[in-house]
Amino acid sequence: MEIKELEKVQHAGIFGTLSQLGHEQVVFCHDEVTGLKSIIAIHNTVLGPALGGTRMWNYATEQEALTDVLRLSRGMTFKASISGINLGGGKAVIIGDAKTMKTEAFLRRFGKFVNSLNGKYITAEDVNMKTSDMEYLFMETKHVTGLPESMGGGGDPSPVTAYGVYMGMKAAAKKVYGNDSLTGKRVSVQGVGQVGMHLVEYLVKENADVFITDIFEDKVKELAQRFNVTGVGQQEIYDLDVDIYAPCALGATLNDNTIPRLKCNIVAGAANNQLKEETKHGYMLLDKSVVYAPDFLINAGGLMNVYQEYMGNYNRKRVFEQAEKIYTTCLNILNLAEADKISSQEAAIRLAEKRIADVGRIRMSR
Ligand SMILES: NC(=O)c1ccc[n+]([C@@H]2O[C@H](COP(=O)([O-])OP(=O)(O)OC[C@H]3O[C@@H](n4cnc5c(N)ncnc54)[C@H](O)[C@@H]3O)[C@@H](O)[C@H]2O)c1
Repeated sequence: MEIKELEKVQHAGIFGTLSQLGHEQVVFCHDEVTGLKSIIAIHNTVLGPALGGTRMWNYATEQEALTDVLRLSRGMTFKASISGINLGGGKAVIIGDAKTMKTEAFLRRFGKFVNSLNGKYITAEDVNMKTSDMEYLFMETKHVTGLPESMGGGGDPSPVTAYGVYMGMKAAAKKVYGNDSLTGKRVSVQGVGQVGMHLVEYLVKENADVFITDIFEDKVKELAQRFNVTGVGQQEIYDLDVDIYAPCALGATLNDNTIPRLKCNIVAGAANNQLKEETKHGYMLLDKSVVYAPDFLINAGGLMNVYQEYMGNYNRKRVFEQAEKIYTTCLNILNLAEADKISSQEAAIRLAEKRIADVGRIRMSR
């Protein structure tokens, strides 16, 4: 987390920050016996209960954990809204080492805290939380999604997320090149984890020229061989002469240092919060004539997956059909941004906020 961001939170104080970002409720959860320290942030529940995964991370400071959960939960509000989903935005973070601390009691204690919110917050997996962890939470609360298919859940959301990202990428290609074919396009994928790997599969099927990187070099070698793509170094990825850059690792990779290095026409990837500073870096891309497919819009496939599970009528085929619509929404937003001469990130947020305001008004009316 950038020092500047931490200072902002410190300077504004907790309620000042909540007011700036528009949060409804933040819950601090603590259990001495299991060592659980968690923060649940509920950003906005106008459209429905706040849904968002739980991230477990060894945050350097509590302030950093708070900043992360506030940013992530706000992103979930926009993601649900722009996808036409009747959910609000929320997120939880657990502070600590996922490798050593995640016992049954620890997870069930967290499940009890989620349950105490009576469905106002619904959880799911995120970084360092797996489907098997959700099973423990489910023992204490029914307000959990991302359960295995054997338990009636939607299973791994990554293939759907990757498909949505692929659709967003094609929409951006249509905007830039006049047609959405990715055949022969040079595409770099940063992070070949669950989503990145599925994305590479789609790109290879369409005969794109793909470059991959990851912090695990063995994985890069193995996948480069399996898919017949080119492995590159972690830093090299920013300097490649490519058509499309797909950030599929962690957030904030679009920043003061990296944007000047990019040689691509399009940025379209899965990672959340790709723009280190939403306004500044959204406009830096625009000034460089790089078309940016907003992350919270094109990575919404995973949310679509858990939403159907939450609604109790899960159907994999229908989820993919829903993710396909990301193409049209993305193209509309890119056109809107161009017409209004604003960054695509700003255009996407405006649209998301408009739906919340419109639906909120209807809910208030008699
Ligand atoms: N899984 C989903 O359905 C989903 C949905 C929405 C958004 N996302 C977001 O998409 C991103 C990828 O998700 P995932 O589920 O594939 O995660 P993952 O942990 O499976 O994969 C991330 C990969 O990125 C690599 N990585 C991390 N830092 C890197 C760096 N600096 N350079 C290169 N590689 C790096 C990791 O080694 C890992 O292989 C995350 O930001 C996640 O929040 C995922």
